[in-house]
Amino acid sequence: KVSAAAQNEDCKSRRIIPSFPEVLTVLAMWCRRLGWLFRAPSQPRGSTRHVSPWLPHARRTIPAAPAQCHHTAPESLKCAWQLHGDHLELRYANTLMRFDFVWLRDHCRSASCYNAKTNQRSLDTASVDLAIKPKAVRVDETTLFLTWPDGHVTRYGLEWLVKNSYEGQKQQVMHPRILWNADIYRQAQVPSVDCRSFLETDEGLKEFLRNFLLYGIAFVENVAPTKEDTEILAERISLIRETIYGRMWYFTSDFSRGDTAYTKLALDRHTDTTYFQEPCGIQVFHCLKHEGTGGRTLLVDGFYAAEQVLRQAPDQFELLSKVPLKHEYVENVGDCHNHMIGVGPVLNVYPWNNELYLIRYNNYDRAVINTVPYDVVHRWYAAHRTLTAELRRPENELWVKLKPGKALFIDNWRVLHGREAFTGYRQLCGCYLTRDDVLNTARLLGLQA
Ligand SMILES: C[N+](C)(C)CCCC[C@H](N)C(=O)O
Ligand SMILES: O=C(O)CCC(=O)C(=O)O
Ligand SMILES: [Fe+2]
Repeated sequence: KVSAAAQNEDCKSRRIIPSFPEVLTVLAMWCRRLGWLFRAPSQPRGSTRHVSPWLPHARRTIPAAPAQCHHTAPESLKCAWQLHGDHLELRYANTLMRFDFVWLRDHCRSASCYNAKTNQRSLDTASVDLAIKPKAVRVDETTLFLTWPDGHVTRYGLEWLVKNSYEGQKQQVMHPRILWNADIYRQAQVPSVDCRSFLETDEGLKEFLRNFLLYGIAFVENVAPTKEDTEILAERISLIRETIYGRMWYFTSDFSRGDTAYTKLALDRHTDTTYFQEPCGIQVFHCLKHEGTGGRTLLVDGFYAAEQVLRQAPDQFELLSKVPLKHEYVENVGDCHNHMIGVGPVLNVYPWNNELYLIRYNNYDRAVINTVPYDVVHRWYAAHRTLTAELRRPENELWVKLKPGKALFIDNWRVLHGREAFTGYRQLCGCYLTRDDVLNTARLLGLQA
């Protein structure tokens, strides 16, 4: 065993033989002196109870001076692994990962398990023995090899594992963002994209989407002030989400619908369609006309405010992310009869990394709270107050006057909007977009979304 290990010059992959500590010590010395690394045989250990420790002293035997191991990868790319009774432990690229055996079988990328053309699994997961365990494990510079009891061999690129492991995911964000208050947003001087470049070049579209994903808002300039031209913009990045308001909508203060949006009243910051099970992902606004005063648009980064709550009062943040609420839209005006109910917490986070992905905040449309008992209700009101105070800080408010020609895209899962009361005739057009399709376009352009 020892000589086989000593002959192996592979510096990236090592397995320690725990039952021979004295051999280890000697090997460790060799290692330090000669820059050799060693590896145990690939067979899993017979005993699953007696698991060897990671032997940190042996890890430290990796030659510190690069000169001694210059033919190998840097320290961060060395791989060490250990088979436990119910999982495989793997250390690579500074990440300690733990893999369930069924997971390792299930994600096999061999031709019989996975269709690389369609990127679909062909393996029937339900046919995998839940007590499966690899018969043999081997690692070389780039790849983990697992042999299963039936002889099937699974290979995983070590880089692939880091990227796709739970531990690797946990260190990453799904959606890179720049959280902002008014100062941060203004100082960033995010450019508006020109309509022609947006419509006619991939660079223009990509630039727009990059800013939209980072800040949750983005503007297109020099748009012809019509509903049809606004529709062409929307269709450039997504499918239009048709709702009870129609596909492309116009609205003025004509009381045509049972909602205060159709008045001249001020509207406090909110997100739209909180009363849908899946609130609309993106809202497009294009002001076609305003002859009068007031009517400025208010924008507030909901995630920036939520982040402040997390810092000040993590328990309140948690409550806002756990307590389910209903929002409701009841309309009986003219021929419009609608009753919508959406359920979900105010703050929605990915459970594995606590990253926010959706804020549902609309005090106008919030329904009766009857999903939690009274004591939780009281704590929820306190948490809601903290969040509202953050959302209402004047320094978090970005005020813009929408003008004909300038279309605004708002991430309705992140950025709240509102408006100042106004006088005179004001006409806005716009639409909602399906979020999946906006993100799809962004990913196809090479953006992380
Ligand atoms: C945008 N448009 C005027 C069509 C609809 C407005 C919907 C307003 C509703 N209170 C909500 O927040 O969802
Ligand atoms: O009138 C506005 O500027 C926005 C109104 C509003 O909140 C909406 O239509 O969703
Ligand atoms: Fe709104």
